[in-house]
Amino acid sequence: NDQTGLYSVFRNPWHTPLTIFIAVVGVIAIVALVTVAVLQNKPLIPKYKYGIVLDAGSSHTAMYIYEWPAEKDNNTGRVEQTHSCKVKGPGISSYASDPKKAGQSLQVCMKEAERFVPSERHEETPLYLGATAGMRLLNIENSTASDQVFQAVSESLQKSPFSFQGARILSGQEEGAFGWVTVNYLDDRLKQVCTTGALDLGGASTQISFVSDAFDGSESPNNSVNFRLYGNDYNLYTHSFLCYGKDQVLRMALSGPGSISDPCFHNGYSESKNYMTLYNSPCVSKRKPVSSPADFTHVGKGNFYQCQELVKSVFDFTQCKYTQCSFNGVYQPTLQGPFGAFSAYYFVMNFLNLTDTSVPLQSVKEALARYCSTPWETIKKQHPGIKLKYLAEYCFSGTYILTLLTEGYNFTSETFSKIRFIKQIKGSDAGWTLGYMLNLTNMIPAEAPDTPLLPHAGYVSVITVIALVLFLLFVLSLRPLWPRCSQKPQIV
Ligand SMILES: Nc1ccn([C@@H]2O[C@H](COP(=O)(O)OP(=O)(O)OP(=O)(O)O)[C@@H](O)[C@H]2O)c(=O)n1
Ligand SMILES: [Ca+2]
Repeated sequence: NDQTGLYSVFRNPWHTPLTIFIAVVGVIAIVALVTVAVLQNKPLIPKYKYGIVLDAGSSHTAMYIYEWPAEKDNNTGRVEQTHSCKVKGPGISSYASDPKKAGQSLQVCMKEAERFVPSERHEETPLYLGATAGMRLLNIENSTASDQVFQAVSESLQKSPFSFQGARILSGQEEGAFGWVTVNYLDDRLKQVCTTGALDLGGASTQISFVSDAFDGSESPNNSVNFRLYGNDYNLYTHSFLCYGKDQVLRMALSGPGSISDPCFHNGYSESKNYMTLYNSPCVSKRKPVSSPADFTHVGKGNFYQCQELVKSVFDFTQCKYTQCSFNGVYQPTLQGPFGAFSAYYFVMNFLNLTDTSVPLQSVKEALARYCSTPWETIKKQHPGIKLKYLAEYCFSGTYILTLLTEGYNFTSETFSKIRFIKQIKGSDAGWTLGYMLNLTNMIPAEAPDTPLLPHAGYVSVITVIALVLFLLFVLSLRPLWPRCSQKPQIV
C-alpha cells in the first residue's frame, strides 16, 4: 500500500524525478548519438576522385577509368572501375612502322574519358599507360622503333586534359604482381592471410603469381616480390613467361615440324598463310627454316590428343637446376590456395563453356576433344557471330590452356578445381591495371588504416540499441509493469 514508492511511479508518471531523468537522458543520448553518426557518416552526395590506366597489350589496348570517394583519401576508400574503353585496332607494338598511328589510335577512348570524368576533376586525374609483352618483344627486336612508338603515344596523351604520368613498359614481374594485387584487393583478401593466386594469359606472355608458405624467395630471388599491405607482409612468387601468350605459342606450334597438317585446327580448315608474318617475332625467329617457301597452306585435322602433343613440344621439361620447376628451367614452389584465371584464360574457356571447374578435369579434356574433332563447317554454322580469326583458334587455345596449367604449372585434377575463370570481380576487370594504379597512387597503405572505433554499421546499430533501450525504459516508466490494479491490493 505504499502510496509514494514504486506504485506512485506508475500511477502518475510525470510528477516523479525518475521518469523525467530517464526522459532527459534518453533525449540527450539519442541527439548525441545521432549527431556523431551523422558526422561520421558520408556526405549525402559523395564526391569522387578518378584515375585512368591504359593497358597497351600485344593484341589490343584497353582504357580503364577508376573512381573512389574523395574524402576517403585515408586509403580505406574502395577504388572501383567505373568505365572501360577498348581501343580500335591492334596493340601499339603493331604500329612500329608508323608510330604516329599508335598515338592517334588512343584518341577516341581519351575523348570518351573526358566525357566520363567530371571536367572539374580533369587536371587532377592521373593518367598512366603501361605496355606489356608486345612492346617487350618490339624493344628486343628494334628498340628505336619501340622508343618512337612511346614518343608518339606520350605526345598524344599529353594533349589530354588529364595529369599524364608517363608511358612505359612494365616488367613481367610487375605485370604478374599487380595482377595479384588487383585480384586480392577486389576480393577483399588483403586484410586476410589467405590470398588468391593470379593467372594471366595474354597474346604474347603469361603470368603466374601466388603466395606459397614453402617460398621465401631464397631459392630464386628473381621470382620473389615482397609487399607490406594493410599491415600484412606478403612474399609473392611470380613469373612471367615471355613468348608464352597464346598468339606467340601458336606461332611456335606452327613453326614446328609437320605443322602444315595441324591437329589443333578443325577438320576442313584450310588457309594459306605467309611464313613472313609467322616468323616476324623474336619468339620464333630462331625456328625459322633456312629456306622456306613464302606461303604455306595451313590445313586442320582436328585431334585434341595430337594437338596436346604438339603444344607440349613448345615446353622444355628437361632442365631444372632448382628443387622443382614449372617449365623451361623456371623455379616454381608448390601451388597453394585458390586461383583467379583472367584475360585470355577467361575469353577462351568462356567461349568453350568450360569455366565450371567443379567439373572433373578429365571431363573438361573430353569436352575439348569433342569440340576439336568437330568439322570446321559445323563450327562456323554453330558460331555465326564470332570473328573467324578467333573462332579458328579456340581448339588450339583451349588445348594450350589445359596443357599450360597441367603440364606447365603442375595443376592436378584436385588443384584445377580451385581455379576460377574470371573476367571481373565486383564490376572491375581482373588484370594488372588496378593494382598498378593503387601502387602508384599509394592507395594501399603498408599499415592497417585506423578504422573508426566501430565500423559505421556497428556504430549505427549501437546507437539504435541504446536509443531503443532508453526509449523502452521511458515508455515503461510511463506504464506499470503489471496491470494497474483497479482496487487496493487484497492482502491475503
Ligand atoms: N574476346 C576475346 C578477346 C581476346 N581474345 C584473344 O585473347 C588474346 C589476347 O588476350 P589479352 O589479354 O587481350 O592479351 P594482351 O593483353 O593483348 O597481350 P599481352 O598481355 O601478352 O600483352 C588474343 O589472342 C585474342 O585473340 C579472344 O580470344 N577473345
Ligand atoms: Ca594483357
